[in-house]
Amino acid sequence: MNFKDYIRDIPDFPKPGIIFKDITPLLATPKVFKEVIDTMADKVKDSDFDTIIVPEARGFLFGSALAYKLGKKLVPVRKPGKLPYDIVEVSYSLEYGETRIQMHKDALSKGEKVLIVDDVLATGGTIKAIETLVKKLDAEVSGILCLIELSFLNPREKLSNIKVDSILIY
Ligand SMILES: O=P(O)(O)OC[C@H]1O[C@H](OP(=O)(O)OP(=O)(O)O)[C@H](O)[C@@H]1O
Ligand SMILES: Nc1ncnc2[nH]cnc12
Repeated sequence: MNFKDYIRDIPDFPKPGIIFKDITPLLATPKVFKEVIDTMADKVKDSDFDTIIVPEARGFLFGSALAYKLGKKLVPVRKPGKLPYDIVEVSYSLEYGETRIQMHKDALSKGEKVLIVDDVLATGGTIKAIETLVKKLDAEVSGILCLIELSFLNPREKLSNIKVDSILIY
């Protein structure tokens, strides 16, 4: 099964010059979505982590399925104004804009080992920002797992000290 057949390129979305990787065909094909989650689970089967941490919104789709499959704790990282309790926050830039993300201040314990899961690794800004949030709570990023890596944007340059696994590299 070629997962890339279920990812649609949308040119010039949301800005001219960006080729958007649309994962909705993959999500709409249960056999493929299941195999993607199974493949992601297999990639991290020997990794040492307690918790999966996921950015809103598309990260939730893959990270929650994976947390269910692996029986791991799940922590959401959200866009501003969504979390009800006390937060830690960081600002960062995306391939197509500037934003902030937030996490509950009691979401992680000191020394907790965390796997960051997302759909797309583009500039690496989102995952770098999550790393900053994890460090603010004295926890530790033990790895990064993404479905899609846009290697031409060189995200690994930002994440050089962390193990990165991607299922599909463009
Ligand atoms: O590596 P980066 O350059 O940081 O880009 C990757 C991030 O961009 C997308 O999220 P987006 O913020 O567009 O939000 P969404 O999931 O709500 O669509 C994607 O789901 C990743 O989280
Ligand atoms: N090119 C892209 N396609 C889909 N999601 C993205 N997130 C950041 N860049 C992206």
